[in-house]
Amino acid sequence: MRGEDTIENPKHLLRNFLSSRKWAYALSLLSIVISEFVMVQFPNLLGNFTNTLQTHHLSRAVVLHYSFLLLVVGVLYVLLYGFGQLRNGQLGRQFEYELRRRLFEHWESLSTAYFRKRSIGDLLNHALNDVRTVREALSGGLNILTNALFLLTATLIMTFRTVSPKLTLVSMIPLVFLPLFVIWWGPRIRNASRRAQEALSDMADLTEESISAIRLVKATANEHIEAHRFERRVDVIVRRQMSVFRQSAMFQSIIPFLGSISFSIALLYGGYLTITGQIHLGGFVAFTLYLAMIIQPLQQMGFVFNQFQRASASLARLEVLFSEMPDITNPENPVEVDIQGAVTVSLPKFRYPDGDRDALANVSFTAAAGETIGIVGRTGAGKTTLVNLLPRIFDPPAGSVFVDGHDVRTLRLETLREAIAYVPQDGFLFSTTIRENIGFSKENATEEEIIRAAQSASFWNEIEEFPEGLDTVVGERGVSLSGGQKQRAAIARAFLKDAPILILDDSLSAVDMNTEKRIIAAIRELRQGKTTIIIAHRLSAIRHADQILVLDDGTLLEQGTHEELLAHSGIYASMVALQEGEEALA
Ligand SMILES: Nc1ncnc2c1ncn2[C@@H]1O[C@H](COP(=O)(O)OP(=O)(O)OP(=O)(O)O)[C@@H](O)[C@H]1O
Repeated sequence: MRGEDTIENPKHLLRNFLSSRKWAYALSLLSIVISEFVMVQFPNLLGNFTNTLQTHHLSRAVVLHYSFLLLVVGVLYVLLYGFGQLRNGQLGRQFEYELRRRLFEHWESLSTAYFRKRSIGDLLNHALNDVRTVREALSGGLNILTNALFLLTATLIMTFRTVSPKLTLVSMIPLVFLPLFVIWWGPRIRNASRRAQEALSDMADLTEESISAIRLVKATANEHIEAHRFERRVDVIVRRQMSVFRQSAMFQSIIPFLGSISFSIALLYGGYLTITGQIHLGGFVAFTLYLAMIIQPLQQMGFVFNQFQRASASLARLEVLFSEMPDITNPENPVEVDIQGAVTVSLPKFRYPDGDRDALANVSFTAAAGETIGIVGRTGAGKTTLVNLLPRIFDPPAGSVFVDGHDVRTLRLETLREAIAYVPQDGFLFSTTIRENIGFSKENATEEEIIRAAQSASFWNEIEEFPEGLDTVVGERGVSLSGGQKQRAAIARAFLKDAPILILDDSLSAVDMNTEKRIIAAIRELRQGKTTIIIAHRLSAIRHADQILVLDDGTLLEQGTHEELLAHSGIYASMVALQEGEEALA
């Protein structure tokens, strides 16, 4: 499983990425450095030009010479800096893609219980905003930092060597305080940024929920309530983002402020040195140009430090996500079996990880391979819970659920799940074509197989009438299909898988009686020799089962065939009487 891979930590991932691309980075950073090296010749050239002007040796040839040199400086700068920036940008995008891919793989490895704890909006915000913040720091941030650091160092060296060491050192005194500001301010920006991202997650959550529930919201004319809830969350975001902007703006302005003090000192002291003849006028001109050149990198450095602080907050948030380990994993030494489909449950009790009471207690039954089991019971009786334990969607206690005599916890997860076709209660559809939705359960399924599955699910006639047929796009989560059509698409998907065990969790609730009859007939024919578990509220769907389990409040109250249970005159018999009465009335 991917969770065992130590690389699944965004900081490791970042380190590994940087080290695997070290030459690519070296090349792009080097081209930025060379571009700046070329650029710092600019003030020096102008300084020399001024000195030549002052000594009255200016000729046409000299003017042409300097103009040409300046042009070369400009062109080289653009080419080299452009290349470095482009490469860094590309590398940053590669990292962004890699980080998102890992995040997605990591989520896929986690169990259902995890997704009950985290909301979709929050997860999306991590995948979009946090990952983007890290990428921005990695590409743009790194460009600017390299640029600024080099420009600063090169300028200092140039002024130190070509103008005056004394003047350079004195002018730099205010910049010594820079690291102190970074240390003091950094955590504040990180904190504010984390809180702003949390508020964004919150809003993404509400947006996702409101859009998913748009039919309900509109049908109940509750738009104003939703709008009000949205406004309140946006207010929180704005407040928190304002705090980030405040902190960032103050932080960013401190650095140029220190630069301005340096500038004033330089002008004052440099002017004095020029007047007293200790440096040339050309040197002084070059020095002021150099200082003008470092004001921008200083401003940029403020921006980059800021960006790094935010990226660090986002990395920390991502780290929390990645640190979540899958709680349902493969056993160390899985039993290798070719699953036939016999199911045995001997469950003293089962409680959900976050549940405060047992969802199931004392449930035991055995189904030979090829049998059909019907499960009935009131809503909340534990029917879904029971069937969820088979494919280990939730983990049953050790020694309580067996397939072909093997504890499901000892089987390889992929082997177990490949042997089970499961139509969950909501029969989830992806926002793609009907063909892909049905074909999802079998890689490289042929058109004939898909059509046959749709026919068995009594869905083919309707698909044929759609203008696009199998290529009809079903909209997000199948919005453009009716409830019954969605259910039948999900059933067709399960038929196509043709697994040794089929579980239908109340999957016929939205189809009419006649369609139900046809689907049940298809199940009886297709599933001969294969185990089928049907949860149903309408008892006609399970009447034919080899064994019917009646659950109530998490316990198994009755068990037997339809005839046996009728003869027993218990809950099942009264449920049958009730439903038959309702049907007669209808
Ligand atoms: N993931 C979960 N975490 C905690 N409790 C849960 C979870 N899923 C279900 N429950 C609880 O377990 C009990 C049984 O729920 P279950 O969904 O199995 O009932 P059901 O018989 O399938 O009901 P229905 O016919 O309405 O689908 C309920 O009390 C429910 O609140």
